Amino acid sequence: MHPPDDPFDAVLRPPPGETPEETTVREVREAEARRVSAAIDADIRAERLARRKKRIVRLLLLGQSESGKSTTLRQFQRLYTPTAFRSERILWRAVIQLNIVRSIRTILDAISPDPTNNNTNNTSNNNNTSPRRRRPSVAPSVNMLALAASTSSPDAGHDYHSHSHSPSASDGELEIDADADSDPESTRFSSSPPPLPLPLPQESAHAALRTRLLPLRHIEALLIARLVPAHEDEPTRLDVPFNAAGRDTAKEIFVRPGNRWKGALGRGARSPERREARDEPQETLHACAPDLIALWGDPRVRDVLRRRKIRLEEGPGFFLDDLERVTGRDYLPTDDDVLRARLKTVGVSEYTFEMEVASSRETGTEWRIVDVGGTRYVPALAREPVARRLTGFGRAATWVPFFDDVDAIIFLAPISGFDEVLAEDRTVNRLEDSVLLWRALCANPLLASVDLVLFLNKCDLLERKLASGVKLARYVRSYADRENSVEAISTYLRSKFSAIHREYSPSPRKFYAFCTSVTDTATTGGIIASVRDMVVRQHLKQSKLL
Ligand SMILES: Nc1nc2c(ncn2[C@@H]2O[C@H](COP(=O)(O)OP(=O)(O)OP(=O)(O)O)[C@@H](O)[C@H]2O)c(=O)[nH]1
Ligand SMILES: [Mg+2]
Repeated sequence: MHPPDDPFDAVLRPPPGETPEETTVREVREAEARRVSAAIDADIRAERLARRKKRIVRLLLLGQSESGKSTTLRQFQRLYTPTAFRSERILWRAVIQLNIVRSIRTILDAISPDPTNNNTNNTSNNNNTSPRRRRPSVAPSVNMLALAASTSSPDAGHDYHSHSHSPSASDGELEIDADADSDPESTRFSSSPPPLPLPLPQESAHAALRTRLLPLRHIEALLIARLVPAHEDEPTRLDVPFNAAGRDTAKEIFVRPGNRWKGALGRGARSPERREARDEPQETLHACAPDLIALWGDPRVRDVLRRRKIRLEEGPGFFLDDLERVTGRDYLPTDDDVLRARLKTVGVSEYTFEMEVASSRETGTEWRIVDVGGTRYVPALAREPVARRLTGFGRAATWVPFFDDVDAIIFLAPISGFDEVLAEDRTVNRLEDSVLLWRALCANPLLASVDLVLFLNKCDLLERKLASGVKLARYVRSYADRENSVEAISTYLRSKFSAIHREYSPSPRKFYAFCTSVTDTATTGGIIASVRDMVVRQHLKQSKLL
């Protein structure tokens, strides 16, 4: 019996004067409708259950440009999808070719007797040969991590760098000396280069060599056309110089977004025609190999580089010690080569995979690793809402989903950069920038419940640097007279990063820190496995809470 005011009453009531036959037909129809409805409900329940069962683990990689995010992603790929990683190695050859050509150009520019050539080099290999460094005049640039805007202070963006000069730094603060380069003896932020020109003793021999290396210009232009987009000075994309008919095409494949470029390029690279096709850059490098080896092996060239404070071997994409091997006609990049190649990420790239070899509890787990290019923080957007600052371009809808619902964040701080400046802003010290980004990340309320994993990265380069006599205390005043060793420095920096984490996190959460050299396969495998376990544990815990 329906209450008199039931709005459904009139609708559901049998029509007046319904015959017994009509009643039967109506009841059959209603029963069928109920059956269909119940079936739909069951489908929805099953779908929900399946979604819950299909575990999706999301990991976000953050840090300044060149900190090693994409390299860490490649380590995940190498370890957990080895078949795909192996089959894609050939695709990296073009990147390595351009890395080599760029290094050679840096050398040729440096030894050029023509003063106009000496300042043309703008590669990131040369970050410590910057013009005289000024105090940072803008907030720590680096990527969309400048998230402190989401704190209540409208001036949060201006607060970033003040700490390094504050008279009393708090526990987590590092006193980084922005003027450490002012010492004329310093070999670090070498201000202006030595007086020009700087001719080599055997200038004519080098002039002949330079002429013989002219074809490199052509292949540099070729590779740039394929790999370097307009307004960039680093490779960020690959071309597919092949189509099904075996003719060259000009199809561009960007590294962003996602991973599809590899699929398209891979199909070309793996086809029989592609393997037989002549690779012009490789042929040219092969033909120039004796001169390249002679150039890099020339002690006078090394001397000029040293005097100009150009340390190619500490920069990204360095292959000059392997010239004989990498200029071989049939050169196929090794795992290590792929990890050492430099390909800048533009935008956000998400890599989705299932572990090729997974433990039973992880079977069916989908991993999504998001690699956020070290896109510069745009000061003009400092007071914009957080979503705009995340994007740098105001395309919140495209970007915000990447930050939503992550299980953990790996933050990379390249600690060997304590005496270097950012390639994209030579007024900003790399370590200082990392510290400020870390602080912004810790303080961000949107990510307050996400566990943070810190990679104090590039420890191998740190070791090399310390061995060459560089002292951290010259750049980090608060380090004072502590021991100038990798162990002491990493312990010190870890405690500083940890203190910032404690001080700035909106609520307590876990903190994991590792000293890493993510290009090194031997040491990184174990660390990645620990991170993986930790992330899976955290994910399972969260799922149970849901
Ligand atoms: N020696 C050494 N080189 C490293 C290490 N980590 C990264 N690199 C190299 O540094 C360069 C930059 O690394 P990427 O992984 O491309 O840096 P990224 O953080 O992705 O940079 P963006 O894409 O610009 O944001 C690459 O050539 C790497 O091979 C390290 O621990 N040691
Ligand atoms: Mg990258």
